[in-house]
Amino acid sequence: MLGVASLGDWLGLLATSVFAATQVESDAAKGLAFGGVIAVRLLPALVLGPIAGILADRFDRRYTMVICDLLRFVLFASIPLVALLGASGGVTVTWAAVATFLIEAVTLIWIPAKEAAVPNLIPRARLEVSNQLTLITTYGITPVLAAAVLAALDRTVRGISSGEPPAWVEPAQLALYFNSLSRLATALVVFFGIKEISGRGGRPDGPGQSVMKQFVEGWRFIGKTPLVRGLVLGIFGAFAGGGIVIGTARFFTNSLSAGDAAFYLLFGSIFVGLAIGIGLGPMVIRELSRRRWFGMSIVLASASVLLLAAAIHLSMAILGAILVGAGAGMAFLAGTTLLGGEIADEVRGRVFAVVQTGTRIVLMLAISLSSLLVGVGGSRELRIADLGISISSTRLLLLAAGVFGIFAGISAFRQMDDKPGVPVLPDLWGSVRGRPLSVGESFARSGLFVVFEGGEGAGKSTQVNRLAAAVGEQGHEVVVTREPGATDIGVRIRTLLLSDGSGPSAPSPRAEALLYAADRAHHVATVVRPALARGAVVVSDRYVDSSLAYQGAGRTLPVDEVSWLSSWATGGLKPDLVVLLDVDPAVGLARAAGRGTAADRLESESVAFHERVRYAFLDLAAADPKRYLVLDAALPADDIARAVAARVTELLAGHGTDPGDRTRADGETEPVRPPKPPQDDRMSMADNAVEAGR
Ligand SMILES: Nc1ncnc2c1ncn2[C@@H]1O[C@H](COP(=O)(O)OP(=O)(O)OP(=O)(O)O)[C@@H](O)[C@H]1O
Ligand SMILES: Cc1cn([C@H]2C[C@H](O)[C@@H](COP(=O)(O)O)O2)c(=O)[nH]c1=O
Repeated sequence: MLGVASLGDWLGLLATSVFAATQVESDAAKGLAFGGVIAVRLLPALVLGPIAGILADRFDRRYTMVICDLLRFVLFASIPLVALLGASGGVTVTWAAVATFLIEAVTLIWIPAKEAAVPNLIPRARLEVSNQLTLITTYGITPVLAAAVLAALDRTVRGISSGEPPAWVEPAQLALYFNSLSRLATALVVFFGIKEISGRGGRPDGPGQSVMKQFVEGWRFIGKTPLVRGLVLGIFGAFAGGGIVIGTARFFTNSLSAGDAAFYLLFGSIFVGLAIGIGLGPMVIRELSRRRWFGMSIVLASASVLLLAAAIHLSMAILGAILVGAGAGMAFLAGTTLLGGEIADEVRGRVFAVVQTGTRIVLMLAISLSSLLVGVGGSRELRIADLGISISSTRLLLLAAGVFGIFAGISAFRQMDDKPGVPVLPDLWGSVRGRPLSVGESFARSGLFVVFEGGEGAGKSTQVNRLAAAVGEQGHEVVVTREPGATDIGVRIRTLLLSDGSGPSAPSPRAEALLYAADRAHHVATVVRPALARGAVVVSDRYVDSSLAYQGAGRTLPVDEVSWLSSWATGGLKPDLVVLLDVDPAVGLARAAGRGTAADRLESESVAFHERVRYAFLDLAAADPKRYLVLDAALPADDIARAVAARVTELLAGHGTDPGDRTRADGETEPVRPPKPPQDDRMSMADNAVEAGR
């Protein structure tokens, strides 16, 4: 229904402007009448914007919408009726302007009421799809359809009446009647069919509060809430950039030595981009945080304005215009969805009102000022040799708009980011592939986390115990642990993983990866994190790298997926030091066999499997040399122990881990010193993904 009404509105805007222009004779008067109607349509935003939001938050939104639509029904119908009743051209144009002003004023009240009501009617998960449909219908399909319908009406009517049609069947008048009736229909549907719009639970800011207080509170809310501030800033920035592109488009096509057709092509390209952004954007970015998407889209749109500014050929300019549209469309979709989904019902109307008023004003100012500026400065341009590039004021203005937009996008991103610390591009890439990165769990960590990694029989258990003894002698609490099997649940998982023989009883590679991840999740949550939070030195026999090497390289599962799984399991906890004992598989397996116990399921894998595991460990270490200590496992155990102890002692000193602060292993507490500032251990999934990839 709203789609039909939107078609009616576009028809109305075009028809009113055309209608006003046809009522006067001279070209200048026609231009003035046409432009005047559009200007009048935008002006009320200045006056009524602030009040509209308060009405939307103060009164029953259904009644507000119905009354507004009934008023619009009457006003639209009145425009052609005045002419039919025999009023002069001047009176008719004046009434068209007055009625348009009133229609716009009423629309300004209707929109925040409707926008604020929609999120209450649609489940949050469906809000984006609903906004997608609304935006595509309102800005994509209906303006084009409106122009086409108007043209078709004109042809048909002139065809039927073979010449000048009677006044009452003038296409512009028919379109106005259609617009009028579409508003009546909307009023009836909202009144009788969508009673839920009234059903808001509680209105704390309702009539009990003064209008002025509501007004002030609305602005205070916008100013003080980073999400809303970021959204408003970003949307205004995007509209300013868009306005400058529109305002300079004609001069810009001149600077490309392209004609009027190129101007329309560029204009159309922006709309094609809008449709692509709104229609396909969510499909491409999938699980990306909508807050991040919003900021990134503004940056994309603005960077594309820079591309436009630098365009030396029409094809480049068209690409730039499509990208500007795509970025703006995605920002608009993300912005409206965030506004609808994340802002409380009682202030939503005011926020929507500020956005709609602000965007109109920003757009109007940007279009008029930019066209004025390029008009004044257009004559000054610098041509660069034979390249066909002219550095005109148009390009400089586009450049400024692009740079300004990028700043607005980055600033909006910073204010709204819900994944601080998670690197942007890997997050975007991960989301596109369906695996967004998540924010690491934060906890106060004052201990040290040391992990031993390596192939079978490398001597890890031997060295874990040697290190534990050395660190314990220095008076630190040491927690010796391992994967898999450090907890009760872990012991059961270990049995499932290692004891069950081959064939159908053995876990499949993915099940194996999940079982190791499950063991790790429980281990980290119940053993490692609490120990680190206490300030203990945690020494673990194997951790995440074993999964990357064995399940990733060994079983040839995608390493980044295994990495993502482990990062999810650990909440992003990374070791401070990984000691890699590098061993030739033949040597290591022989040592393990020398222990006299039967080979477990993984030890029984082929030498080629263990070779892949070995080189995966070495690759991981090479990618992050600062965090790894790689030692030749063929060295005597004492030499290895000395090298490890030296590195850990160094780390403990640099880490500020002082035995005096620790709770002792026997449970007695040493005298308490002022606590150290907690170390923020937040880490994104990306860190591990990067680790894995290196
Ligand atoms: N540096 C070394 N040189 C020679 N032998 C060693 C060395 N370190 C350990 N060993 C011996 O190798 C065997 C395997 O050692 P250990 O159990 O410590 O290895 P691991 O890496 O923990 O093995 P797994 O991966 O199977 O758990 C043991 O018999 C141990 O005494
Ligand atoms: C943590 C982890 C381990 N594995 C493998 C590596 C070994 O073959 C066994 C563990 O035995 P160990 O005697 O305790 O070293 O499990 C793995 O494949 N993936 C992992 O994440």
